[in-house]
Amino acid sequence: MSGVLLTDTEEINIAINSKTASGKTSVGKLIAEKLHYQFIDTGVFYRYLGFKFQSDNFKTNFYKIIDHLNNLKNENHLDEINTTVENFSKEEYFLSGKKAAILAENDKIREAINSILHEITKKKEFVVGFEASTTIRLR
Ligand SMILES: Nc1ncnc2c1ncn2[C@@H]1O[C@H](COP(=O)(O)OP(=O)(O)OP(=O)(O)O)[C@@H](O)[C@H]1O
Ligand SMILES: Nc1ccn([C@H]2C[C@H](O)[C@@H](COP(=O)(O)O)O2)c(=O)n1
Repeated sequence: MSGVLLTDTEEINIAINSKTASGKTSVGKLIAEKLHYQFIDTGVFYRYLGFKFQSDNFKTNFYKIIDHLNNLKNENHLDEINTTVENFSKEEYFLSGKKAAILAENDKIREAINSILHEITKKKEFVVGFEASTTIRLR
């Protein structure tokens, strides 16, 4: 990893992009702590959604899911999402991941999640961990 020099006045976001289980969260949290930035693990959005809509038929409830996502475009929901996912049992974590992988294949859902991330990170000073295949450009 190459070094980044930040001055006190610079306001940026830092994106970490790599494969599943490669250490994005571990490294991202360390960087965030050091810089007093906030860490966002993008996987939690997919897992939260997978958990929330686990028993729903994906096709028939598509607009319900998108509506739900549109209501999350606010930093205030980040804690709620993180806490929900942090408190998953092992079984919930496993099941949410399975459903998350299905949701993540849908372009509209990915767009909606990316748009939430754009909105939240407008304020800057976030470290964001992305799955290698779904990296987006942060503003
Ligand atoms: N430098 C390291 N050496 C050994 N193990 C590590 C290291 N960094 C992280 N790990 C371990 O690897 C696993 C995956 O790490 P982490 O959750 O940080 O990766 P991730 O890329 O965020 O994963 P995911 O894509 O599933 O969100 C964890 O169990 C973590 O403790
Ligand atoms: N930016 C992202 C983050 C996650 N996903 C998918 C990949 C997994 O199937 C699921 C859960 O992610 P994890 O918590 O294991 O990082 O969500 C994605 O497509 N794009």
